[in-house]
Amino acid sequence: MIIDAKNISWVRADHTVLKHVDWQVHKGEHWSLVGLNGSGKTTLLKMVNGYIWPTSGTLSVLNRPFGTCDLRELRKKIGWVSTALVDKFRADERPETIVLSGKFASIGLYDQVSSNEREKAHELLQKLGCASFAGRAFGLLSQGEKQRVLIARALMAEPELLILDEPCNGLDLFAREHLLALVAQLAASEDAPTMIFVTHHVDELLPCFDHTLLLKAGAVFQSGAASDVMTPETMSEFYDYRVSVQQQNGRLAVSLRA
Ligand SMILES: Nc1ncnc2c1ncn2[C@@H]1O[C@H](COP(=O)(O)OP(=O)(O)OP(=O)(O)O)[C@@H](O)[C@H]1O
Repeated sequence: MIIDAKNISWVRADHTVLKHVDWQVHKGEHWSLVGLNGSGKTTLLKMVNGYIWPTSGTLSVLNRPFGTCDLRELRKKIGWVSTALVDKFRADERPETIVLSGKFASIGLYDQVSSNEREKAHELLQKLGCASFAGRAFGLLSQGEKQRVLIARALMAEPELLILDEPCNGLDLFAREHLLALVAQLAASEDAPTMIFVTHHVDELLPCFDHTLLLKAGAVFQSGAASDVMTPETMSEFYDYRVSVQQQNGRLAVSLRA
C-alpha cells in the first residue's frame, strides 16, 4: 500500500485543519487531490511526507507505519515537486547539477557523482524535454522549463511516490499542455512511480489520474474512481454551486451553470 491513512485529524489551537481523513492509495493507481484554497491539501501532503504528525488516527506510507519508521529514509522514496521549490535553487545553477542533487535530496551538489549518475541525469533531462536548455543557468529558464527540471530532479532518486503539487501554476496554455504531455508519458512508462497530482483546476487532470480525492474544509468530501467522483451532481455539491462537467478528449471541463 502506498498511503494508508485511517481517521487522521490534525488540530492546531482551536482549529481542526484535517478532520477524520481516510485515504488508501494502492500501487498502480494515480490520484488527483482536488480542493479549493485552504481545504487542507498541503497539510495532508506535509503529513504524508512526515513533516507533521497526525493528532489522532494512524498513517502508514509506503508500508512504513508512522511511529516506527525513519522518516528521513521514507522521504528519500518520495518526490515532491512544488513551485515553492523553485526559489530554493541558485539562479546560476545548471539543470544537470539540480537534477543530480535529487539523488541526495540536497539543494546544491556536495557529493561525488559517478559517470552512471551523470548519464542518468542526462537521460532524465532528455525524457522531460529539457535537452535544448540543459546547459543554461536555471535562473534564465521559463517557469515551465524549471518545473520540468524539478520533475527530472525528483525522478533522479527513483521515488516510489511522486507528488506533483500544482505543477501547472503560472504556466501559459502551451507550457501547461507540454508539461501535461510529459506527465502522461511518465505515467505510461513501465517504471512509473505512483503519482499524486494536486490542483484546483479539474481541467488539468489527465486520464491517467484514475482516482480522485475531493477535500473540502479539511474533510474528505468524496474519494474513489475518478469516473464515480467527477460527476456533475457530486461536483455541484462539492463547489456549492451548480456546475456542468463535460468530457473533452479524455479530460474534464467544469463550467458554472446559470
Ligand atoms: N500550522 C498551522 N496552524 C494553524 N492553521 C494552519 C496551519 N497550517 C495550515 N493551517 C490552516 O489550515 C487550512 C488548510 O491549509 P492548507 O495550506 O493545507 O490548504 P490548501 O488546500 O493547501 O490551500 P491552497 O490551495 O491555498 O494551497 C487553512 O485554513 C490554513 O490557514
